[in-house]
Parts: sequence; structure tokens; C-alpha cells
Amino acid sequence: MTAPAASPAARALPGSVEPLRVTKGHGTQNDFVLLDGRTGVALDADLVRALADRRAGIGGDGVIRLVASADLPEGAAVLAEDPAATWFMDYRNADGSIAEMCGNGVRVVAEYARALGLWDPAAGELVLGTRAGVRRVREAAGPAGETWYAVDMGEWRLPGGPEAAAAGADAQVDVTGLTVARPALSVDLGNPHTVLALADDAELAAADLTRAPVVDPVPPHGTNVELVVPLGEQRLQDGTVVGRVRMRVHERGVGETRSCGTGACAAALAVRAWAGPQAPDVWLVDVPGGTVRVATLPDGHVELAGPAVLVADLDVDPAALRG
Ligand SMILES: N[C@@H](CCC[C@H](N)C(=O)O)C(=O)O
Repeated sequence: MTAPAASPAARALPGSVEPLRVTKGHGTQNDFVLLDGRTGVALDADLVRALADRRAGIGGDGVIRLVASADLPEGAAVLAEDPAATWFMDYRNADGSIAEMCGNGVRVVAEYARALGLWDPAAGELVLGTRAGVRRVREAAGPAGETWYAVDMGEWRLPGGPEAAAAGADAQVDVTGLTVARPALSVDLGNPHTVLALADDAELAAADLTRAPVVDPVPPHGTNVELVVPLGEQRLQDGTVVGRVRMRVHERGVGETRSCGTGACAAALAVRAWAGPQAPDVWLVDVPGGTVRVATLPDGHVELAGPAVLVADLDVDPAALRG
């Protein structure tokens, strides 16, 4: 990984004093506006909301600044955890709020760091700081041999403890469009998730996620809510038996998105907990924007793998954006 250094100057737009160079990318259609922190760009909630605006801005579920860990107060903790974590994913939700982690975002940042010449997968893992701690990314093959990235998402936790694991639930979630509130399981991936199982695709389609699901008890810092339909087990061509889950998600600070990486991990972990000790260790999670792979690792960590795509580099006129 290349060490942080001064950035190249951005090109000027006609009539604009300081153009802002951004990149648009997505992971299974969970989309982000990416900024190169070497330009010295500062993020505030207004700028995040303006960039994420799908009509007056660039549009995205989140805004991510790739910044030197040494330049952020939160960077000290990740550098103490691993001095190789010289780069940090400064992630913000579309509403301007700060979130601890973004699984799809980590993969898209890996592709961005690679495009900027800051990371060469042949030289080893990308060691990335996040507000949930250090995350390690490696290049991995997708189902058709395409380039995917696999992220060690670290330790996960059921905040409700063994009682919740045994009961399969520690909360109730009321979703508009569904007739009754459902039992749900809280799962912590560095950021909070609440997972509820639905009977079938018809129920999944009936859920109206234009309104935030009502979670009881209300988690202290809010939560992301995953609606899942367990699809059973499947034998892949190589003989591996995997579990399969279909999921929709309502993200804290965003609304319904077409994918959520930490949410896919939470969904797979919840379904695995409900299925019992014979459940597979590898899960394919189908989301509206594609499919990601979730695997529990022997060291108690969970791994998320999936694609990452950069679609455009853009020069934004900050005056027009704020206007
Ligand atoms: N889309 C992300 C999660 C982003 C943060 C989330 N909305 C939160 O507030 O916790 C992912 O891919 O994990």
C-alpha cells in the first residue's frame, strides 16, 4: 500500500473557483460518492447531503472520503491496532450522519485506492481503518471468475447474548405493508442491525420500506433493518453446500437501499443462528442489486465478498452544488 502523500491538483471547471473532484462507485448497487482526502477536502453534513442528493447533486446512499489515518482523530485507534492501516474510510450516510462501518463501501474503497495507485493487490492486503476498527481486503474471484474483493469484517456479536441466540429474537419490528409485528434478532457488525424473517417472496414484496420500520425496543443509536427470506441450502458446481437468503434492507441514515454489506452479513448470521449447528458456513445473499457471499471464519470473524465498480470521475462545482 502506498503511503499517504500530497495529491495532484484538480482541474478547473469554467466559472468555478475550486472544483471538487469526485468519483462515483457502487457495490451491488449500494452507491457512493468518493473523495480523495489528499486534496484536503473536509466533509461536513451539508456537503454530504448535497453530494448524495439524487436530483441536485451526484446521488448516492453514502459519501466516502479516503483519508490518511494520521489526519483524523479516529485514526489514532486504528494505527494503534495496526500501523499498516495508514488509510481510513471516512464513511457518511446520505443524511449526513456518520456510521461506523460500511461493508460494500470497504470494497468500493479498495477499488478506488487501486485506481488511485494507492494499493496493489499483488503486493498484499489493503489494511483499512474504519470507525469499527481495522478491516483487511484481498482480491478474490467471483462466481464467474470475475474480480471481487473479500473483506475480513472482524468479530461480530449478538448484543442480546446467549438468551437472544436461544430464543432467536430480542426485538420486535413493525413494517408497513405487513400485517403483524415480527420477532427479530439484533446483530452487531461494528454497526447495528436488526434482522427479521419473512415467510416468502410475496411478504418480502409487500413490505413498504419507504417508511422506516419501527423497532421495539428502540436501539440507542438507531439500527439498520434487514428483511430476509431463507431459501434453504444449495450445492454449488464445486460441491460446496451454501445457504441462500433473499434480503431487502432499510438503512439507518439512508432509507431502502439496493444492498448493504454489513446487512448481508447480519442476515446470514441471523439465519445461521436460527438454522442451528448444522447450518453451512457460507451463505449467498441475494439483494435487489446483486449477490454477495458471506462466510464465517474459524477465528470467529465473518468475511464479506462481492464486486466493486467505479463508474465515473466528475468535477463538481461546489457553488452550484450548494446553490
Ligand atoms: N451500506 C452499508 C452500511 C452503511 C451504514 C449504515 N447505513 C449505518 O448507518 O450503519 C454497508 O454496505 O454495510
